[in-house]
Amino acid sequence: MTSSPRTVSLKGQALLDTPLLNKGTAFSHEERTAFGLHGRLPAAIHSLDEQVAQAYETVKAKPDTLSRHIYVRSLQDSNETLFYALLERHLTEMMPLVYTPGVGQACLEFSHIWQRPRGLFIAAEHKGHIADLIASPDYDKVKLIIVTDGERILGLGDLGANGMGIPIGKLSLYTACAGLNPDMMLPITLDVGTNNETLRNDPSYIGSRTPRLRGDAYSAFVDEFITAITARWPHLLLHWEDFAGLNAAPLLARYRNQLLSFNDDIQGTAAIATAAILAGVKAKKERLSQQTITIVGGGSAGCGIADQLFQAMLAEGTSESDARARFFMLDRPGLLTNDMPNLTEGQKRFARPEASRDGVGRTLEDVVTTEHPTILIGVSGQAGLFTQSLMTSMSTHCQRPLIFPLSNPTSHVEATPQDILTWTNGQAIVSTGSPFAPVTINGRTIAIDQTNNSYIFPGLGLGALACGAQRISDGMLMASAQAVAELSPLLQDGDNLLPPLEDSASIARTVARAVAYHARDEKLCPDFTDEDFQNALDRLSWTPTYQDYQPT
Ligand SMILES: NC(=O)c1ccc[n+]([C@@H]2O[C@H](COP(=O)([O-])OP(=O)(O)OC[C@H]3O[C@@H](n4cnc5c(N)ncnc54)[C@H](O)[C@@H]3O)[C@@H](O)[C@H]2O)c1
Ligand SMILES: O=C(O)C[C@H](O)C(=O)O
Ligand SMILES: [Mn+2]
Repeated sequence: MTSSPRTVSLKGQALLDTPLLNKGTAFSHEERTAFGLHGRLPAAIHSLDEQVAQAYETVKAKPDTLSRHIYVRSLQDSNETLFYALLERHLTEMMPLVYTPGVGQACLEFSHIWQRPRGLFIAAEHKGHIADLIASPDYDKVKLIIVTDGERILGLGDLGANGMGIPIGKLSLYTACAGLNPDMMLPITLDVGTNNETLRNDPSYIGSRTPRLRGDAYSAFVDEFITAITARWPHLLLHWEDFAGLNAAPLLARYRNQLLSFNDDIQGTAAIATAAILAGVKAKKERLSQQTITIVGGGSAGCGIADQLFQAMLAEGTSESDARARFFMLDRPGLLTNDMPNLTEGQKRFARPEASRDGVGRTLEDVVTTEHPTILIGVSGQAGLFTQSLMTSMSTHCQRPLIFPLSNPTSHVEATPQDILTWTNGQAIVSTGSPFAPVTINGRTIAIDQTNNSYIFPGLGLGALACGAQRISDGMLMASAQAVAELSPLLQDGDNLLPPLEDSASIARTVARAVAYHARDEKLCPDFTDEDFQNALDRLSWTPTYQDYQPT
């Protein structure tokens, strides 16, 4: 309990129904009297610790991930202090429920498990009125929005309005990992229809049953959304999430210089992949520019990762042409070559100069056996692409290959760590996007690192908001990657590429500092002193503890 009581105007049921104020059975006798809660609550008075212990027991007693997810989400919708206290005290166990992979299952079932509204669904039919939807004083404190249009939810494809689970889950990590106050966050789904026929034919589906808006109609809708939110909240941070490849990079390019915003699938993913790779390469006492990098899946994540690794090679002093030559990017047609039609802008930057065979490029097997990559990254969303023969080939040509099947959720991973380590006889340094159990190989037990953008975005957001950045630059993202790379246990004789998730709070602070100080160097924010920065962090921060309340 803090010393100065908080003044609260709500009373009775309205207070119990406000998740950021509700304490459930933790309201004291005096508070029950002052706020008209006697009788509305059972007699017992519990501490937060007791509530967390009870909630933890309840989670553990649930039979499966989906029911656990539903339970913890119901805590979030009834008592956010308790929800975050549970998350922070049991982060490693709770993250796979509120985030990947549990959130993937929740999105698949979102319409069926939907109970209580959270965030905003801005539908195509709201065109012309988006400003009205956000005008309410309920939204006065908003500083951070995650927006999706639900078209590429993890590797699960077009889930329409069901994709709302993702902004809700990711925002909860801004609090659980970076300590940002949840009262400033708003999850938004742009419900522009869905091309998922199964959803459109499901009577329970909560979204619009129209085909997706495309082309000019889509652009005009997003444009109205951006105009409305920048007018309402001029200092907002907008986090783009899980847009399909055809929209993700163009939207980022269109808006990144108009407002403080980043695309997590492109930029957050690139930063954590770069961090893990820089750490792995340094631990091998090699240079990034000596590596041969194969990326399978030339979409948002694949192109983002290639761009950032390319920048990191230039920073080592390598020429542009030498750096480009280190990359082999594959997509559905095989190895991407610049004679292929319909390459995206991101793919064109990494397409190889050789000729394809009538638009068909070399296979992944061919690239691995002839080019001898030292790093293999899977961001294709396709389970099973990394086969036994491919893995054996990787470890034949490289003593310690970095093999990163980063596709989410677990069911879409290119190969499991157990298989990769078995097939490479323990030689590979494996890292996945989803959480996996440790693997024992040759008598050695290896914890599997999670190269997931959740190492980056909480601290990136905290740092950008704390320094009042106007934009998120490539330099700020590189600073975040370097900051995480420097925390690598592998560089201090540990076994892992990345620090443990339990260290999320200090990782987020380290990333925030690196990002903000880089923004200051680039003059992308007002000048600040160390003390100013610390004060700004404190103003944004929140801890899940109960304050005493007094009525107005
Ligand atoms: N670990 C992380 O932090 C992280 C971050 C972002 C994305 N991801 C995962 O990466 C995957 C891709 O995400 P994205 O945003 O890049 O999606 P995307 O749709 O933009 O890109 C996926 C690309 O893979 C290609 N592809 C599909 N099948 C292929 C095949 N058989 N061979 C080669 N390429 C193939 C597609 O054509 C597409 O270009 C998803 O599963 C997502 O969950 C992980
Ligand atoms: O959501 C995640 O776990 C990471 C990433 O943003 C993804 O889309 O897979
Ligand atoms: Mn994502």
